Amino acid sequence: MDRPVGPVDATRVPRFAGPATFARLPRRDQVDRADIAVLGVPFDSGVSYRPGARFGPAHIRASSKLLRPYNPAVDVSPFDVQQVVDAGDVPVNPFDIEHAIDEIESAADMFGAEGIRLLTLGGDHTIALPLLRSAARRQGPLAVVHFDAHLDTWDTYFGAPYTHGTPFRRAAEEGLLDPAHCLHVGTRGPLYSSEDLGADSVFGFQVIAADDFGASPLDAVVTRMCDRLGDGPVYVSVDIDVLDPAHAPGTGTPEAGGLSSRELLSALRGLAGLNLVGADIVEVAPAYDHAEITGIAAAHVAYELLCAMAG
Ligand SMILES: N=C(N)NCCCC(=O)O
Ligand SMILES: [Zn+2]
Ligand SMILES: [Zn+2]
Repeated sequence: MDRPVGPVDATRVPRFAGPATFARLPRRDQVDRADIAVLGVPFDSGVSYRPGARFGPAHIRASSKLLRPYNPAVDVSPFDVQQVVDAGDVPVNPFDIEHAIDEIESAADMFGAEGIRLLTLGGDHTIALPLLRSAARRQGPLAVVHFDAHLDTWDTYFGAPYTHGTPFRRAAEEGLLDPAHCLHVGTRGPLYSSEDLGADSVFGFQVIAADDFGASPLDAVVTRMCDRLGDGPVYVSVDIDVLDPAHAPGTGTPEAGGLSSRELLSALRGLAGLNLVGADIVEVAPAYDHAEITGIAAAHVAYELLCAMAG
């Protein structure tokens, strides 16, 4: 097999002159095969507070230009060992959430049918539901590791079942999750009621709270995470608001007391070796960002996920 086509070389073409793809990777139509596609889903009609995550994919791509091809933290060159491409954006309906969900599911199915794993850039957290549907259709019930300040297993908002606060409850109801192997990481902040956590555990989620970081050493957190996820297919969903607002101000529902970028990147490195079938990074809302702090964090999250998927 030919060697994968990697990013445009930043020592030959200045970063600010190169392509607008994620990490300056080739577009899907520029190569004849792909192992992993970075796919944008510019959808934010499911938000309960600040809008703007529809501009997340473009912002993360713009903030990814400085990534280099070798990751010394894990000794992996993610673009050498697998063909990673940028597959552009899914043109989702901003006025009809259920239609948008169907469009995202169909797009994900197209990649799945070709055996291409997805790293999806949102978009608000609503998009996780169709991505999970598509992944579960091929893989069966999924172990989900959900990095987020929020549970996102609430029932409805204003009677609406499909929102960014409800994707994992819908996924559980639809049998997409393996209830013995799901986990929230980084949860914190006020809930609606003391019953929220009880309902959440019924759907199969255990919790590693934000406060557990710092209370125990990071390797203990990683061990707990991997033990919970097990050997089956694992889907990774990263809501950027898992980070403290100091590390990710550009998001719609920020909560104080979150993870540092270093803690999150280290935890993601711990996922290498698991059977990672897909991942998303959601809730990047550039209007509230400053100096690309959130965009850069999200780009590095994406990069670590690509390295973990290479393992
Ligand atoms: N998925 C994110 N980012 N936020 C959900 C928060 C829902 C709420 O307003 O209670
Ligand atoms: Zn969140
Ligand atoms: Zn979320």
